[in-house]
Amino acid sequence: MHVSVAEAREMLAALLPELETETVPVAQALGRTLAADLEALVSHPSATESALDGIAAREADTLTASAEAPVRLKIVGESRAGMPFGGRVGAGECVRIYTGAPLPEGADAICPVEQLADEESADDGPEYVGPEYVHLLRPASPADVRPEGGDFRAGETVMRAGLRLSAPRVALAVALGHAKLPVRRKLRVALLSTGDEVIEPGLPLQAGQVYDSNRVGLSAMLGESGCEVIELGHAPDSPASLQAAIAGAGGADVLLTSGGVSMGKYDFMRDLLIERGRVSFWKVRMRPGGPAILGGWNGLPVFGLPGNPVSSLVVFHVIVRPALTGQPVQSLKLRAATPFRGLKDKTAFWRGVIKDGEVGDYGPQGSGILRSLSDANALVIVPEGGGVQAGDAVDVVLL
Ligand SMILES: Nc1nc2c(c(=O)[nH]1)N[C@H]1C(S)=C(S)[C@@H](COP(=O)(O)OP(=O)(O)OC[C@H]3O[C@@H](n4cnc5c(N)ncnc54)[C@H](O)[C@@H]3O)O[C@H]1N2
Ligand code: MOO
Repeated sequence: MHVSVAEAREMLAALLPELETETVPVAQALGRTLAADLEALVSHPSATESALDGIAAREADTLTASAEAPVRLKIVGESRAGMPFGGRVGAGECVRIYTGAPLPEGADAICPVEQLADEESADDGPEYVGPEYVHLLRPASPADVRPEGGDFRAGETVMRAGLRLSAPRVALAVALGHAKLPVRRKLRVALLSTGDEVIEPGLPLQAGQVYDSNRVGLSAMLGESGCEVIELGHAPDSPASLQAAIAGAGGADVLLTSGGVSMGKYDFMRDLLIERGRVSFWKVRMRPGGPAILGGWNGLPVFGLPGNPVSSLVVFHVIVRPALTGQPVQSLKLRAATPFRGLKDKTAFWRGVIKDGEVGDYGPQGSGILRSLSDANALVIVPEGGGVQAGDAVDVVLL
């Protein structure tokens, strides 16, 4: 029954339903999963335009321009973003242009204001509109022209179904011309913490009690993962109170619990699933978080996280979130600044701090030391039977 981390992830994902599609305003799509491919409805840029503030000219007229021998061009007009120049740029002519403004006909290159010297003009009366001629200190460059459709063209499929909508992707969807997006509905996750010693934040704490940090931490992580949280609160350690609390999970796609899954006499979440429910696995070959359990209760998939604060959040990070969102855990290789201990038959996820491009073990690794998880910015993965020396390359998950 002891599964690997990858197996645990797959088994949880396999119990989740296929989520229906709904349409939401694009501003509400952050964190959702795109349910259909998205085509560009428009091109971006929508016209060939300037990337700089300067003048638009014909490159051929300006090839000899230098600070010593500037090229003189006649200014025949102006092109502003949203207010294009209506005419044509002829030989020896140019148009003042601004970033994002359409390139006038005839012009094919840009020279930025930093490389221009305005010609002195005798006329500085009230009708004065600026000099008539400009001197280019270097050639105008076609590289500073942004071609129409250079980012994407109308009709092109730009985003694929299944993509998770990050902030840049939501912005891209708007640029593509979409005001509403087809997305998967949110997964409904019921959340319950258990334990006689666990109390609500703000209440006076008696010796032996602990504030319910897991529920708040897990709820926050579920929210960040794009889930709808059904808060079941907290249940004391008794089979009856657990069953009563779980009865409130109607409509949920999955129930997540904290605590009561290890070896103790009062670990009733474990008993409930093993003795009266269904068990897919109990225990994962990992630390922290080994006692995690997956099963079902009256048709509802139940994932029991261990109560230890670090264990519950680490298991969420490496098993629950990837399974719920379908997004794989992203890891990268870094050099270890310190040794990291290996375990004979478990994958270890040690808290690490990345500093100066290296990752080190700088704090206590006990599963009850929540502070070290808050101080860490990475989890260092040490495979079963492995071990890491300072200087080795290690796989790291960013927190
Ligand atoms: N004899 C053994 N004992 C334990 C084993 C083992 O293999 N043999 N496994 C240990 C491991 S590993 C873990 S992890 C814990 C998991 O235990 P439970 O899931 O049964 O959790 P509890 O016993 O209910 O609580 C453990 C710990 O966490 C605190 N806690 C619980 N809920 C919360 C909460 N909502 N917020 C903050 N802190 C919470 C609780 O007070 C305990 O200190 O078991 C080991 N034991
Ligand atoms: O495996 Mo437990 O999660 O260390 O305390």
